[in-house]
Amino acid sequence: MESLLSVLAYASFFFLVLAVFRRICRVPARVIPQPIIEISDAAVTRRALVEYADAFSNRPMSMFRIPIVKGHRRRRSDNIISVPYGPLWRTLRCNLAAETIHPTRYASYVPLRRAAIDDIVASVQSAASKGRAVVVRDGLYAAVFSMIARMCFGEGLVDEADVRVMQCEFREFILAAVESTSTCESKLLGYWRRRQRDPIALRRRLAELFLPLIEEARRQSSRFCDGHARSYVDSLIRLRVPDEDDDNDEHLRRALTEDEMVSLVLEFLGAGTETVVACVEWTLAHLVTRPEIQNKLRREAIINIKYDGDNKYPSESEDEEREILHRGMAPYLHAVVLESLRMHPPTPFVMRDIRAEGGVVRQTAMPAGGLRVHFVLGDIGRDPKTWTDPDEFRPERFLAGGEGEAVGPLPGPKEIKMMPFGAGRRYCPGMALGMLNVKCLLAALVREFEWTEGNCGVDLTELDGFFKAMKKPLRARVTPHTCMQQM
Ligand code: HEM
Repeated sequence: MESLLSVLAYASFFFLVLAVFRRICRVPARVIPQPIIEISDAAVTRRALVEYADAFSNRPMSMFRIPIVKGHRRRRSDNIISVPYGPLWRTLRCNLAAETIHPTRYASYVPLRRAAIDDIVASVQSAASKGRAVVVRDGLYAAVFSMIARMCFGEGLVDEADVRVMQCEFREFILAAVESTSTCESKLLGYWRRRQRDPIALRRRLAELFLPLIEEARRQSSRFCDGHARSYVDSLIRLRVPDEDDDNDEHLRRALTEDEMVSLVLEFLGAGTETVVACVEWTLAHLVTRPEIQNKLRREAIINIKYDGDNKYPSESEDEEREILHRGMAPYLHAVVLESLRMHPPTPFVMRDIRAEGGVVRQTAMPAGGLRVHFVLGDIGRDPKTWTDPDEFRPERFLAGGEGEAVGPLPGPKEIKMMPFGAGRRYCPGMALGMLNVKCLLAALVREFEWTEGNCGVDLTELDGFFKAMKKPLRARVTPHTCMQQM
């Protein structure tokens, strides 16, 4: 009898702890597994994301919804990617688009981009001068991360040492997040890896790095009354967002929580760095094996893109950057980047979470726990119904007279032929900035160096994860170009 009582006591204690844990972490009492369907057909994708936009405007919940910054446990920690479609999403997205990545801000980022280009060129030069094969990814990552971190926090707020520490922790965090969602390995290996790199612990460490910087930005922001946010974090500090779903009452607007700030900063660093690095690396991987494309690109980079007096990088004028961004000034560069994005979209799929009111979307019954849909971007870009020889790297298809002449980075209203930046209401707001960064880095790298395979070999296998990077980092032989050689 006594042992029965003690078992009952233990059981009640266990359920009490579980209930408290669920309440604190807001874990739903019963998690219904969500079926996932994958869609690779462009016409079906367009119907879903454009015609049925109301049902296809939410993503699955963030894996980091549980707030972890002390003192704010009961608040959510959504960012733009994870927040449900509605007033809060609209406010966060408008803030990013208008305050930080709007083309009118590009001129102020020119010195940052220039510094990033200097860094990557110096790092490639140093490896090449030792006669070694160059592994471009690490230097590229460091240069792009540094640029994006300064856009995020403001130039004066973070120094070189801060950026380096942040970058190391951030990379660990991304690897941990990828490992924790990987489905390709055994359960035991997955468990062991998760023990090695715990994404929640790493996220907490990143929060500890970010929050003092955000606090410092808050202190400094009171001294600047010119009405312009100087960095993304400045804009987040000033932002007032609708509480929950009520957008109508201005008085109900609130400041962002620390958790939300951390989530938004992580999103900005990840979206701005991982995608650009992956795209530049994939493009170089093709250029290494296709000298004729590389030479054509180099010629255009030298002749068409105006450079500074020291004959180095694209001139500082905002107008010229805009021209590089669009087709006019550098059509071949534009075609090369589109071809790379068609074949290797850095984000493998676009995700949507379908939870229909009443369980029905356009007469189709949905499962009780909702449905997760993955639109596979790589398959859509390589659809043989749309593209001839889809597995061949052929930038010419995007030039005048080619089958992709009218195709841009975003799908047109009538059909989808590729969608590396997504489609529908949740398409990527950073498209223009991402394209600009990729183009400026590529133009500088082919202008400064000649890239060959040597005996390194190029392996085009893709890595499974949030971002579709090359599984084996690109190694290439690199020879500096002098201006005399180039002309
Ligand atoms: C080559 C560069 C980039 C690529 C290929 C890319 C790709 C994508 C894709 C595929 C999506 C999902 C779209 C959808 O669900 O329909 C997305 C969303 C997003 N991207 Fe990008 N991206 C890039 C650069 C950037 C940059 C530079 C930023 C900002 C600094 C950014 C911020 C975002 C945000 C905030 C979202 C979520 C939008 C929403 O839910 O409303 N991206 N991106």
